[in-house]
Amino acid sequence: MTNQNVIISERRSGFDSSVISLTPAVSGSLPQPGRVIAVPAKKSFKNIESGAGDHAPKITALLDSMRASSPTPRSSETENIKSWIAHHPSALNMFDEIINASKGKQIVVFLDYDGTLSPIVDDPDKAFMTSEMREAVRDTAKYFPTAIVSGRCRAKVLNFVKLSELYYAGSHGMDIKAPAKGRNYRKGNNQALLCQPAREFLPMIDEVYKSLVEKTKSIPGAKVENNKFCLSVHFRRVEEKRWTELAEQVKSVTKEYPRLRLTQGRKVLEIRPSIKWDKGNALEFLLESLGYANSNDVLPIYIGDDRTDEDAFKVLRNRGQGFGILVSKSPKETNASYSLQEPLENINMLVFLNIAGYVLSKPFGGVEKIVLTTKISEEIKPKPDED
Ligand SMILES: O=P(O)(O)OC[C@H]1O[C@H](O[C@H]2O[C@H](CO)[C@@H](O)[C@H](O)[C@H]2O)[C@H](O)[C@@H](O)[C@@H]1O
Repeated sequence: MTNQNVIISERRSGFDSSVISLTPAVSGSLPQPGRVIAVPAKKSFKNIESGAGDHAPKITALLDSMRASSPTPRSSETENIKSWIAHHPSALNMFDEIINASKGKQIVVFLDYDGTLSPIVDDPDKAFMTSEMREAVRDTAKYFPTAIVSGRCRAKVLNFVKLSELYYAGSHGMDIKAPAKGRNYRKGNNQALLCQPAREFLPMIDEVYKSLVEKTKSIPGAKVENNKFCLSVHFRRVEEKRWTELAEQVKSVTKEYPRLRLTQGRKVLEIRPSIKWDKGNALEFLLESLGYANSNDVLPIYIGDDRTDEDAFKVLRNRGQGFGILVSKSPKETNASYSLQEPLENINMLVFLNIAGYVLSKPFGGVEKIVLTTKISEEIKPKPDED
């Protein structure tokens, strides 16, 4: 069992160090000395990414990709996990570094929804977040601008999160409601900005949604979700022997629409406009709308679990700014700097950030050091790959 404390010492205040004990959510992860990263075959992490029309992937490629999202775990993965963690240490163990990097900067927090704020469940309509998580997010937004960036449609994710003080980017960033604080927007009124770069695709997406519902209705467990500017075809509850049929049905529809592209998430096929706009663009748009375009005074922290979050991690890496944090139990190719094992750990991460936010906001200021001490279970067991 993990025991985590946050020790906050305030030199300038002359106060004694205070120790705030937090109930541990789950065990942390031990950073190991550097080794060569060994991640599962590249294919497992590949986005299908080709257009849905002429350049559409073959059914076999689509199936390979669907199967790769639930590989059989091997015991030899222990070493891989350890070396992966050495390169992507638990964000909970890197708290000092994060706080040091934030000196003189505004932290802005970006959070994915499914698999990050809520656990992955069989029924997408029941992916509720816990009240503890909601509380942690609410507190985060008190100290730092906080945005949710999700593949779901904006209204649906707002309905799950239920916090009106946050900013929301739905449909993988293609539907953003943001504040108009940036230089380019200040002259206007105080209304929120709406960014919907794929607006012209709405009728097409509706048409494809209807066709997909029709074509997949005979496959038990298949579910088509309308996320406004994109669609999700879920196969988590479809028997594997019927995946070929499902992939064929999806292809039979999407091949008629060369302006759409097919990608894959966690046991889900996603259909979206093939415009150059993703969660990375959403992150940049939100930073700009908050008044931090090309600014060095900002420290974005993006926490996500899915392939689509990699676009945002990549933006942070290219900007050389902030931290991408991947929520994953197993090694994955990633552009994130740090990792968290599951949404439960994310609660602790947000709580730690909130304590830092609280202390930094005090008029006496001057936090000398925030030390996170984490006792970690000795053994890192291989865990089944995520799907
Ligand atoms: O960007 P996100 O907020 O992570 O959204 C990505 C997709 O998440 C949802 O699907 C995933 O979560 C479901 C509930 O746990 C799970 O049943 C499904 O297998 C996962 O793929 C959502 O339903 C999709 O529409 C989003 O695109």
